[in-house]
Amino acid sequence: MTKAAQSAFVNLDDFEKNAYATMDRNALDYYRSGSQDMITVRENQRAFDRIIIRPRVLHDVSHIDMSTSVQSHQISSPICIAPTAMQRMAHPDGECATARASQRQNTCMVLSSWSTTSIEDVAQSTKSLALEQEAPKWLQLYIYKDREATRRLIERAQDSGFSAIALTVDTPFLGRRLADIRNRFRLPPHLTMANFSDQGKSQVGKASASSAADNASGLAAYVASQIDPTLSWKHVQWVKSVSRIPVLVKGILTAEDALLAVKAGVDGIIVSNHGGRQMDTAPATIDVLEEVCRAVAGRVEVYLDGGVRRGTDVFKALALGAKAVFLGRPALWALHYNGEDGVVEMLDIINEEFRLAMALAGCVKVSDIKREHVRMPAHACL
Ligand SMILES: Cc1cc2nc3c(=O)[nH]c(=O)nc-3n(C[C@H](O)[C@H](O)[C@H](O)COP(=O)(O)O)c2cc1C
Ligand SMILES: CC(C)CC(=O)C(=O)O
Repeated sequence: MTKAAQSAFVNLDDFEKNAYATMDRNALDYYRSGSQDMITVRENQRAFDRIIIRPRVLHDVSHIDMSTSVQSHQISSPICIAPTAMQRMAHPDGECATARASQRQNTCMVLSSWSTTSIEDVAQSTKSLALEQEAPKWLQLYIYKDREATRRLIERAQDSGFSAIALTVDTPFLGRRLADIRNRFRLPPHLTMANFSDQGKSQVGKASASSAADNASGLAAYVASQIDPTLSWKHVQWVKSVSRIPVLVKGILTAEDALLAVKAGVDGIIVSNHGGRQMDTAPATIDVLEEVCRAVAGRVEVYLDGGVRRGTDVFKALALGAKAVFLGRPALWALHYNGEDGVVEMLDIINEEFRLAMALAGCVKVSDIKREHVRMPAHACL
């Protein structure tokens, strides 16, 4: 039983506290960790706190419309779900529960290619929910050493109705996550990297005899064996050339790379530092969002993830140019708490916070949220 006796959770921290008290150590440490000293993990949230909202008053805010679109798909609010690997460690229903919750909330979910449920099963899981429209599902992709396997993933996503590919570009090697190294992280034996038949089980589950100095979490070894560190921008163009659906890049933190991404022809950019799990002391995403948006100048949609925990964080990200935000860990904590319903409850809370933030700032629709609604701190950096 992972659900706490009292279920009156009032903010996203409550889901996290519940997970800290109830989750198995191997999974909890994997989910919560950032790389090295976790400076960027902390900074992702703190940077939001330093930004001031400049509320406007005496607008009629009796009706608030939070709806928006991502890649031309209408969604009910700009709060979406980021890809996180191996969700069945959090709850037996794993990625299917997250997909169903996203469908119920009519928001976008990005499925990790390293999921513990296959692309096809996740697609199937939302079919029985009779709603007016299917909420968008995107597939997060790494470019694997095995290019044919990479191409097959794209085809499977397209065939299953996924509507975009989010290509992660910040993981040529896995960041050094100290807790996973200490724990010798292993995927529990009953789970597999479901998009790769039983290959994932054998490799991530494999006990490693090497020392902590080798970053010997089972995952780091698995990533090193699968991901191609020679990747460059020409490979982004290759993904574009084999995909019939939009291709976004996830993991951009500078204006320079944003310009290269636009030049490579991507359809969208996710400003992300991988939840502080890759380059420690990389900047908080909210601190570089404006730089990226200025460089992109409206040519493609820009999204943000990292440290979004409050409706006011969502408001700030939109004011600084994001079309939508994505939540990573909060969905895992909510999934662990109560599966599909837990994720719905978590999304309800942050959506209500966002609705209130809009109202108290004098905005009735998301396009009313403007740069003038926020004041950045003097030094928006670490
Ligand atoms: C446990 C965990 C697993 C993740 N797995 C993936 C993944 O498979 N692919 C990916 O591109 N990003 C992955 N991420 C990064 C998230 O997509 C996202 O960038 C990050 O979690 C956002 O920060 P937040 O957790 O503070 O919301 C993972 C993050 C976590 C916490
Ligand atoms: C399988 C992992 C590489 C997934 C991931 O991106 C992460 O743990 O941050």
